[in-house]
Amino acid sequence: MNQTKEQRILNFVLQNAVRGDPCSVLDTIDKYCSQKEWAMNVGDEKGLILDKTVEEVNPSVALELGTYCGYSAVRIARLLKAGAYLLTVEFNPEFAAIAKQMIEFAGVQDKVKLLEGPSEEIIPQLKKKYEVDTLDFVFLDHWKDRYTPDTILLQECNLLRKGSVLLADNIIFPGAPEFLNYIRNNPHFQCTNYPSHLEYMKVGDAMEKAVFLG
Ligand SMILES: O=c1[nH]cnc2c(O)c(F)c(-c3ccc(F)cc3)c(-c3ccc(F)cc3)c12
Ligand SMILES: [Mg+2]
Repeated sequence: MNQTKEQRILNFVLQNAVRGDPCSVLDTIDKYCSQKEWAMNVGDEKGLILDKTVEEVNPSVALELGTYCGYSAVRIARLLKAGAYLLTVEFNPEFAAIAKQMIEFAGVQDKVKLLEGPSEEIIPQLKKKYEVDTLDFVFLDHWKDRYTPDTILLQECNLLRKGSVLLADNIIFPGAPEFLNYIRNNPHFQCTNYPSHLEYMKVGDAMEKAVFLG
């Protein structure tokens, strides 16, 4: 049966990256996706904005919406302090299976819990089923039409606390205008825009940081 692009990315990592070395996994994915097949990893340029935000927040509990092949899960997990962990949500079972192997190869599996299913079902389970109190950091990188409803759901489920930081990918391309309008006009959030480029392309994109004010 023909391999999927995501399987080809994973195989390239298994054959070319260093097991247990997250940076080597990230560099290898970036090399494959910039030279051979484009894929929707946050990438090396926007990845630096993600790194800086994670280092600034230094979260104990982080949530990622949209795992895909696990690139940003590895990117985030490699920066987490001892005892801190990332919950990452992926609704596509094929992507989740690839990401699980990617996360294990990178050696960050002890810091990452991969939850398979739609975000709108998983978010309401975080407190009781996954024993989350509040989230220190949330990376929104799933489907742009879910950014606003999931942000509302996070608030309704009391998962945000004063100072919780949201970071959203693809604000310009493909764009999330409805989310931008919601979050920038919401007095409970303090927003900052970080212009950048679409992963592996010269096309403009941006990330939006939103700090929950309580
Ligand atoms: O869906 C996404 N989730 C998270 N991150 C994404 C991302 O970082 C992207 F760059 C793209 C993207 C942008 C431009 C393009 F041409 C293709 C894909 C998508 C995306 C957008 C529309 C789709 F129909 C499919 C994928 C996503
Ligand atoms: Mg993205």
